[in-house]
Amino acid sequence: MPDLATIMTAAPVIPVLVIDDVADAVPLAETLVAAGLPVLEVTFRTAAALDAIRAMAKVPGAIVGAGTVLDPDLYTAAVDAGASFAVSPGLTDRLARAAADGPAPLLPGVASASDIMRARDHGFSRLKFFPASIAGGIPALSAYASVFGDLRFCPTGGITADNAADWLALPFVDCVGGTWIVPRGGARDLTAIAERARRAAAPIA
Ligand SMILES: O=C(O)C(=O)C[C@H](O)[C@H](O)COP(=O)(O)O
Repeated sequence: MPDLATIMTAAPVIPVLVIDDVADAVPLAETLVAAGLPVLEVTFRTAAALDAIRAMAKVPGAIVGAGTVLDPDLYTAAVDAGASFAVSPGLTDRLARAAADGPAPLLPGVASASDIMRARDHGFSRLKFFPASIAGGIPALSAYASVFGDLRFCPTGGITADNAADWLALPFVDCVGGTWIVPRGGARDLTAIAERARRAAAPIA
């Protein structure tokens, strides 16, 4: 299983996916991989999520993770379905222990200095900054990075095609996550998805 360093540097953007119909999963994954975004986060916000992870994990080139992993049960379900990594909006001691014992790396969410210190205590050095735009935006993350110089971040929440490059220009940011590549309800518009994905995958202008 790839480690978080590999996952977070495989592409500049991790599309955050909310999949309502499992039939959309494979065409979506194939489209995103072909457009240059191989790392995909399928959120546990719909009933289709587990089956979608199972199906997408078999798409050649795709590195499929589970998002909205709130507790050890969801972590285990994600791993059993074939997820290569897990993403959580925050961190609990139970979830940290489950990930430490499990095969798939966890990218936990942090929004404050204390969150970051707790995650560091648990041994995490790669963190999701969430919700990035309202937890203080670039000024807040820059302040945290000046104190926690050993950490790497994936800002998520409020990232868009218009501001992704600003975040990606930060030296402590490996990648960003967001739903803008595949807006909910738009999973079948593969032409538009491919276009947004290609732009997101391109090096910073
Ligand atoms: O489901 C999770 O685990 C989350 O943490 C939430 C997502 O990362 C954000 O919802 C992405 O937000 P937008 O790109 O602003 O739509």
